[in-house]
Amino acid sequence: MTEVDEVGRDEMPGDSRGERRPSKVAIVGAGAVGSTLAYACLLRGAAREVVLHDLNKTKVEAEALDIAHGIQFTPMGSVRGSDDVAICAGADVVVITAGARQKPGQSRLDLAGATIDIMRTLVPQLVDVAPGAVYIMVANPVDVVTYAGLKISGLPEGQFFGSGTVLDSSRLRYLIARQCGVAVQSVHAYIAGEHGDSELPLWSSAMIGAVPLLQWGPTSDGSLLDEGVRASIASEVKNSAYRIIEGKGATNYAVGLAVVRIIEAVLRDEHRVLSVSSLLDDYLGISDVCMSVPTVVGHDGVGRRLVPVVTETERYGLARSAESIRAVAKQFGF
Ligand SMILES: NC(=O)C1=CN([C@@H]2O[C@H](COP(=O)(O)OP(=O)(O)OC[C@H]3O[C@@H](n4cnc5c(N)ncnc54)[C@H](O)[C@@H]3O)[C@@H](O)[C@H]2O)C=CC1
Ligand SMILES: CC(=O)C(=O)O
Repeated sequence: MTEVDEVGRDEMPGDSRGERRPSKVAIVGAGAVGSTLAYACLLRGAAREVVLHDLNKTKVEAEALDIAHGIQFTPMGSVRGSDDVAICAGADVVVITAGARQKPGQSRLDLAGATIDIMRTLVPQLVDVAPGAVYIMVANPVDVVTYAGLKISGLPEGQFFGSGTVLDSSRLRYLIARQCGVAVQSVHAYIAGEHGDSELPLWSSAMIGAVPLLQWGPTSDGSLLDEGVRASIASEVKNSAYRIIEGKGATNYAVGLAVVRIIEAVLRDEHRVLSVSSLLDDYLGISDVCMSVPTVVGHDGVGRRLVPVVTETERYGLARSAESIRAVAKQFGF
């Protein structure tokens, strides 16, 4: 095994309960997303040890070394990179970003065949070395690949889930916050369904502070959050990735931050409600598909799925989204 190894400070702060937490995070795929995620983990002090694995030895070693050179300035941690999957051994969390990336104009669903092919060999290797880890799929199309990866892994459903629409919900909150002139942290709103073209905002349950979003009065520019404004926000969220990929070839910063937030929820056993993608079982009548709904995330992975108030249109939108994910999974034998 060839490794680049740089160990930082030994000590790390405990979590909110003052405990030392187990914290080895393995990131598979050291491309734009994986490397940014490793950097974000170190910056936030999310984990004591971050390892990167990629088939591209030169690239993974260079990324790990570049991040390691900044460890003096991060809260804690160590980072190593290797082309040998054994570097992931004993990880508490494994994040999979290895996969085809969209070319301008391609949809996420267009990547299914290539990414599922990678998972057929990669997932068993990872489960071999890190059977107790919580697995977070990021590679696209994330819902289809999470479903395939879960089946390939043979792991309990709670232990294997996808980053889903945590990123999209963050984009939605950013746009609502900007429109309404409030802090993004005061917006509670979720994008549910596919992380992709059939996703939908759950407007009926969205809140700003203690006020239901649908009862919010005039926004900062004097307009109301009427159907037209909401539709344009939803469309901007849905098209964000296309726009960014057109401009710079990949999205990496916001997804890095979104996924590190999910990792923290697991490592700190936060029971945080996040719109991750997991296997649903009679959720508003939807079963046997991985897609995003507000979900409690903690040390064991995914727990309870929350069922908000939904309109008939939202319920129909969720069912339609589930169908489009399922159709692609079936096409590739899952
Ligand atoms: N779920 C989400 O919210 C988001 C998902 N993505 C997805 O994340 C994935 C990665 O995107 P980028 O980092 O931009 O792509 P990239 O092409 O920059 O990186 C992918 C890396 O995976 C590596 N890789 C491929 N097969 C591997 C294997 N079997 N084992 C180990 N490493 C392997 C490649 O060598 C490459 O370095 C794509 O599928 C992309 O669509 C990207 C942004 C957001
Ligand atoms: C690429 C992608 O899935 C995103 O940025 O949403």
